Amino acid sequence: MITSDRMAAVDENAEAVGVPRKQLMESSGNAVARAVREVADPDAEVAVVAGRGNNGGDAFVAVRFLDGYDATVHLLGRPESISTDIARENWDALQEAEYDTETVTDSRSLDLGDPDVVVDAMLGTGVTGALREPEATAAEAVNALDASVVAVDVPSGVNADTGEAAGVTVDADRVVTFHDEKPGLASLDCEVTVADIGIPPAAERFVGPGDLRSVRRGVRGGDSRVYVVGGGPYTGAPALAAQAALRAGADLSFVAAPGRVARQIQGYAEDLIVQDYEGDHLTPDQVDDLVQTAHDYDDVVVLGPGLGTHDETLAAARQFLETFEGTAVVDADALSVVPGIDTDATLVCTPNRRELAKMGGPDVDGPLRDARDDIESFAADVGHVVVAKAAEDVVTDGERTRIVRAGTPAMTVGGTGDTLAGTIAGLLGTQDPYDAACAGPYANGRAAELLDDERGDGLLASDLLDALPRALWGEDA
Ligand SMILES: NC(=O)C1=CN([C@@H]2O[C@H](COP(=O)(O)OP(=O)(O)OC[C@H]3O[C@@H](n4cnc5c(N)ncnc54)[C@H](O)[C@@H]3O)[C@@H](O)[C@H]2O)C(O)CC1
Ligand SMILES: [K+]
Repeated sequence: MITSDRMAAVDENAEAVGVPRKQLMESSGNAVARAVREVADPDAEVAVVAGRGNNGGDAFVAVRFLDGYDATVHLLGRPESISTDIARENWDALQEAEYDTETVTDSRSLDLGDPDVVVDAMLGTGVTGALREPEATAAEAVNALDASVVAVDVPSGVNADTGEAAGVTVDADRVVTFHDEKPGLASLDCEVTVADIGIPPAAERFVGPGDLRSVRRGVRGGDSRVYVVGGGPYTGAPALAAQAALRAGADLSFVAAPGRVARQIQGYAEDLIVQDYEGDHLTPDQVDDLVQTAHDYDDVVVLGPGLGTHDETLAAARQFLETFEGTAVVDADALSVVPGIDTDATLVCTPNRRELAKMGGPDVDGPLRDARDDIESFAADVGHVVVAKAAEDVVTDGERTRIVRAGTPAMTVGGTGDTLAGTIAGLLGTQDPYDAACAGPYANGRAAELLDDERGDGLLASDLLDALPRALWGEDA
């Protein structure tokens, strides 16, 4: 099963691995034509009722694969209002090659004749709300005919995710849907076939630009806060994580750090709010206050950067995770306390190979992707999202697993793990944990790629901060 959002992401990722959408549309159209051939012999009269989006585009392609049939395309709306380039190119091809087409700008002028087959290509996954005109009248006209109705992707008017409809819908006998089943089709009383349209498995296996779609659309509430609990022996790490969170969309980024280093951390960046506590490292005495603050403000926590490995600090990290009930990214030294803890928190853990092994996960020598099943089982065991970091990252929630291959060799420089933890935390303001865990390393890696020409092997983690917004929201994301 695949939702419309996921389908759109996979479609964009397919383009990134070399299979452009127009090619997918060619396959979709071909599959629709095949379904028509199964319900009617050549010579049959076929009425194609097409909308102005890619659903219509699929049907324009189908017509080219229906040699011998008496097919007429009824375009609902003006050709100028066809909303995508690929649908328009396929419409233009029908004109150039002199197929039978007509445009319907007023529903009263719709005349479908008495066809044997109707191809319903008015609306697919792009539908919002009840069918408007001329689509609503056209749906009623189709339903009144005594014809076999083949719907493209989904019967027009039906929400492919929910099966719900806000008004009239096309009564289809058959649906040809693409790539995978859609949740909303299961409850319909019609035959559903799933057509392979040539989307490479890599479009799903690797995180790609399509996985940033929901980040770009993420509705920001204006009050997303990240709370970095870090610092002590190190000061740069919490500052990098907290700044990356801002670059990834957080509204406010706080650092809770020992008094001895708090001013220094503040000195790195005026954008951060630094709260100090007594001492030179985190101890269990501080934990209740820190958890209270995180709960009061519904903060996304980053636990770990620069904390060090003092016994008291690790005890404090454990206590933090056992009392905290929100969402946290756990990185660096704090990772070692995760296995075996009893926590109500939702965690995204970001170990490198060494930390993964130390956590009791697989000890991997070669590419992490070769161990993806083991890493997935490990995530299922600990019950948290795991981002295992290497040249290629493995991201898993214990059920789903994706690979991130964005990035450059220069990213082995210190601090990129801190920017990653902060990036994920920033994204958690609008994204689910698994989605943020996939998008974070992809964006961090893309940021490095965007800087590769200027920085090469001289890349710094702090350089990534600058490029992160471009990697997340820019045109070359
Ligand atoms: N990988 C894929 O997902 C592929 C999908 N293909 C096909 O593309 C459609 C989805 O295309 P899209 O352009 O996004 O949307 P639609 O064609 O469904 O509709 C957009 C169109 O409709 C207008 N509109 C929206 N709501 C209404 C309404 N209630 N009444 C009237 N008009 C409405 C909107 O303004 C737009 O103009 C998918 O279903 C597949 O068929 C592929 O070609 C292959 C890959
Ligand atoms: K349709």
